[in-house]
Order: sequence, then C-alpha cells, then structure tokens
Amino acid sequence: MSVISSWNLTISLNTTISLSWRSSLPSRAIFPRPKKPKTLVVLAIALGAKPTVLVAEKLGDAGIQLLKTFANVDCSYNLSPEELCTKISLCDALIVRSGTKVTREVFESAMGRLKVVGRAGVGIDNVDISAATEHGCLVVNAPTANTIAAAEHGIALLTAVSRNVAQADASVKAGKWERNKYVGVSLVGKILAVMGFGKVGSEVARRAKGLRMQVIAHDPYAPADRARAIGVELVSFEEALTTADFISLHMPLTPATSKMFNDETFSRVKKGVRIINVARGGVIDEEALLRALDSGIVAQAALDVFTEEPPPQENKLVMHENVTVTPHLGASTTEAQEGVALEIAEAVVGALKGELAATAVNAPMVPAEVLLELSPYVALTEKLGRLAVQLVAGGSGVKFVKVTYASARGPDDLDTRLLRAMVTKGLIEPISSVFVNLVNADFIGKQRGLRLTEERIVLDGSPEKPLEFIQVRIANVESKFASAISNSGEITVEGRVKDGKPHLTKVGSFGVDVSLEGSIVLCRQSDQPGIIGKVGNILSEENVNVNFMSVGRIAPGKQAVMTIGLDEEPSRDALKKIGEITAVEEFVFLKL
Ligand SMILES: NC(=O)c1ccc[n+]([C@@H]2O[C@H](COP(=O)([O-])OP(=O)(O)OC[C@H]3O[C@@H](n4cnc5c(N)ncnc54)[C@H](O)[C@@H]3O)[C@@H](O)[C@H]2O)c1
Ligand SMILES: O=C(O)[C@H](O)COP(=O)(O)O
Repeated sequence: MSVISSWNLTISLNTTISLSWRSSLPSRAIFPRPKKPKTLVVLAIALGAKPTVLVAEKLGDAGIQLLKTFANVDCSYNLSPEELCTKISLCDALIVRSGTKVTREVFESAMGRLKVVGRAGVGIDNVDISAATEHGCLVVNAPTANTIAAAEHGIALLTAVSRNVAQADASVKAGKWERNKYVGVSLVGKILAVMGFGKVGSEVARRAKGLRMQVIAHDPYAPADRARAIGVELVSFEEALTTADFISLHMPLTPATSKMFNDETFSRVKKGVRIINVARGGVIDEEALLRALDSGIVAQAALDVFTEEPPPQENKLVMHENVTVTPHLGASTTEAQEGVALEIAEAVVGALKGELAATAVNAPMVPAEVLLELSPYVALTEKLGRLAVQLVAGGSGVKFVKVTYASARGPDDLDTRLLRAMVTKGLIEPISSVFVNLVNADFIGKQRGLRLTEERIVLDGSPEKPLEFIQVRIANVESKFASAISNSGEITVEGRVKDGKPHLTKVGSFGVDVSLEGSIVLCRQSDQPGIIGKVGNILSEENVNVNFMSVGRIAPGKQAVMTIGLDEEPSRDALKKIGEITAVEEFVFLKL
C-alpha cells in the first residue's frame, strides 16, 4: 500500500490556524496518483521524528536553544549556493538573515520537504517569495525585534555624518590633526526627510525630534494620524526631495522602490543634502550617487547597506571621502539579535507544529476568533471540493467553479479566503500530484486554469451562525453521476455544518443527508422497497461499516438518490454488485 501526504489545514484548540502534514490513503479506485518525493520525510514527522532546521546564518543562542527543544538543529554558516541546495532536501525549515539568497533553485532542490523559511529580521528581499508560495512553503519573518536597533543605527549615522566622525577618526589615527577640515553642520532646526514611515522610520523620526530637527516624512501608505501623533508632517515625494537637508531611507526594497534615488531624483534634491541609508542598498542607484557626490549635489552619504553585500573591493562609493560606511550593522546589537532569534525561532517552531505564525509573509492572516468560528466550514469546503471534482466525467476538464455562501451575515462580515483556499485544495488534490495549502491555493488554482468565483446569498435570520450552507458548482462539464447535474446544468454539491460536523445535504437537485466522513456511495434508483436492504447486504458481506444512509427522492415511487456513508473502502467486486442491482440506474463511489 502506498501512502501519500499533503498539507492539511486545521484549526487548533488554541485558535491558531494550522497547516499540518497529513498522510492518507490515495484515492486509488478513482484517481491513481503518483508518489511524491516528500513522502518519507513527511512520514518521519508523522511518526514523531524530529524535524530538521537548518540555520544558515548566525542566530542568537536563545533562539537556537528554543529550536533544539523541538527540532534537530544544523547550524551551517557560509554555505555556498550549491551547498545550500544540496543540504536543503534534508531540511524541514531554513533560517537565514540577509546574507543568504533563498532562490527558486533552493525551493526546487528542497523536493517538497521544506515547509518554512524563517527570515531572522525584517527585509525579505533575499527570499524568492513567489517561488516559496508556488512550492507551498511558508515564509515568516521577525519584523519587530530589530526596529530600535536599526533606528538607533540610523541616528548614529546621521550624527556621524553631520560631524565627520568617521573621517576625523581615520585622520587622527593616521597621525594628523585637521581641526579645520572637519568642521561639521548642526542638526538643530534642519529638515530631515524620513522616506518610509514604518516601524524604523517612525522611530528615527521620534529620535530626530529629540535632536530638535524639523522632521517631515514621505510614505504613500502611512496613516496620517500616526505621523501627527509624533509631530511629523507627511509630505509628497517631491516636497521631501526638494526641501530636506538630510534624507534618511526606511522603505523596503521592492520593484517600486528599486533605484528610487537615481540621476533624475538627485537632480531635484537641495544642493548639499546628506543621505543616510539603513534600508536596502538597492533603493539607491549607487553609480548615480557617486556622480552626485562627485559633483557636490550630495554633500555626504552614510551607508549601512549595499546593492551587493559585501560590496566589491576598492568600490569607489565605499572609498569616497564623503561616504561613511558600516557593514550592514543596523540590526546588530546584542539585544536585537537575541530578540530576533527568539522571535524567529518561535515563528518557525509554531509553523512546524502546524500553526500559522502571525508574521507569515505569504499567507493570508485571519484573526484567531474568525478561524475558530470557521473551523468546521473549512473541513466542509474542502470535502465539497473533493466530492464535486470526483463527480466530473473523465476528459471534461474543470475550469469554471462557483462557490456560494449562504449566510445571514452581511457581505463584509464573512472572511471567505480560507474557505476558497480549501475548495481549491479539495478540487485539485484528488486529480493531481500537487499539494495545495493556504499558502499556494490561489497560485495553484490560477496555474491550472481554475476560474473560481464566489457568490454570497444573504439570508434572513440570526447572524449568530457564520454560514447556513455552502454550495460548490462546476460548470461546463459532464458528470459520471448524471443526477449530480442540477437544473442549472452544473455539477452541484451543497453542504451544511450540523453539530459541528460537515454534512452533504444536496447532490444535483436531490436533497440528501450524510455526514462527510470516510467515503460515500451515491446511488440513483427507481424508488421501490428493498433496495436499501440489498445494498446493505452487499456491504455487510464485506464487513464494510455503513455509518450513515439517507434517501432523497423526487416523489414517492419515482427516482431517488441514496447516499451511503462508509467507514471502509468496499472492494471493486462489491461496487460491481451494487451496480448490478436491477433498480440501480447509476452509482458512484467517492472518497473524502
Ligand atoms: N540595516 C539594517 O540592518 C536594517 C534593520 C532593520 C530594517 N531594515 C530595513 O529597513 C526598512 C524598513 O524596515 P521597517 O521594519 O520599518 O519596515 P516597515 O514595513 O515597518 O516600514 C516600511 C515602510 O515603507 C513604506 N513604503 C513602501 N513603499 C514606499 C515608497 N515607495 N516610498 C516611501 N515609503 C514606502 C511602507 O508604507 C512602510 O510604512 C526595510 O527595508 C528593512 O529591510 C534594515
Ligand atoms: O532587514 C533586516 O532585518 C535587516 O537588514 C537586518 O539584516 P540582518 O539580519 O542580516 O542583520
């Protein structure tokens, strides 16, 4: 017997969302699936073996200790890209700082085993997030623990450039005493433009106010009330650029911010401006900065970060007399590194345990109370998806899927992202070798050409229950069980949560009622006495336990659909015998 595995979304009791590994029997009878390369690894975890965490860059000891309570920890620093790719297929989690590039090749080399990448810090520009998502790998970061350290480093560089501290230090050490050469500029009353008013930017602004600078900020996404509360005016990019005496950069490196400071922007700054960058090297076009420094447009620059780290030897920008540099030290305080290590270790352990960390970068965040409430509907939607797709006749292809949520709640009062992901999982997993989770559901769905639309029906009644029923319909397909096609011409399955358990309540236009556990047989027959007994006998001869049975009919004596819930999988022979009962017009066996 072969065993396959997949991520499974569950909601744990402490109300965190869980993406956990599940091993299950393949739906051989209907859709044989190839073995996946991650099988052994997943089984190892399922059987209680410790997961392996590769720590690829120096991490604070508290974090390492925490990881060791749950996992085997392999601290291998300075790996070459090739070595990382070789090692990664033996690891369930990877922890990096900014010095390791977690590329698409890394995810591909992981062969499906890598479940989480932890970035021990804020910037995730060294992790290929798209590739992580495509491979269903969760990415978490540690976004708060180094904020103060980075802000303090920004202020250190600001004060250092204003008083030529680095240059004067080097000069004295070279045996010189150049008091006139290193006359500085005062900060009091000068305009500081903080570019990127997030966590670090606002802490820099707070501290610069303490130095009695006039602080303005540019951030297209920052809330004005946060700026007001600190006494900072939010201004346009143009105003920040043209009025600032000092510019401090604190935005992430994204396609939109890449080389945001270039020849054109430098041509608009106030002559003699001083620039501090503790964000990311890539937000400045370094060659343009060099030109601006040489022409005196930029008087000085202080750089903690570079496009390429470490920058090449004898780099003109690094060696420039008006440039102060540090080797990406923004987060490097003892306190910040201990905090970051703990923050990332907790997030990675949580993710490996099946909880989705609050710092997930590539998965939708759903509040804990919403998760708890939606938990039984998560199971229901996945199972409806699984049923619907198994009803499709071979060769039909599944493209147009509609999910209808019927609820007494207002349209804005129901977060369906989880449910949509689970329908996608249910639709795709039985017919492919990919595994789908909350991280990659939308991507995989799109990749496979699935056009999933959602629809809300607002019911009268009490909004206490989040959902009354959920319907999954597949359009433009034939069904291997013709009765599953409703009057609208689509394969239709509908379900409800009863006593906390998912139930199938409609197939096509037939009302049914069966708990969605184990597997089910759907059987259409001409309504007459004795059929239930005959089917029951065939199954009991095989020791297959019937856990639920319901019959939905159009009218007495006409057609009826019998739904039988089974604990075990019947043999092909037993299924054949059911099909041979004279009154049975069609039947289908479905695995949940
Ligand atoms: N040098 C270091 O060691 C070090 C340490 C910590 C953080 N960082 C870097 O500092 C930066 C900020 O970190 P954070 O924790 O404050 O992040 P954050 O997400 O809290 O803040 C980033 C801010 O930038 C804003 N932003 C996005 N696009 C922008 C644009 N085009 N123009 C202006 N603002 C824009 C966002 O709205 C957000 O408010 C990141 O690049 C991070 O990697 C560096
Ligand atoms: O984005 C960050 O958190 C900082 O750049 C720190 O990077 P580091 O962990 O490599 O010091």
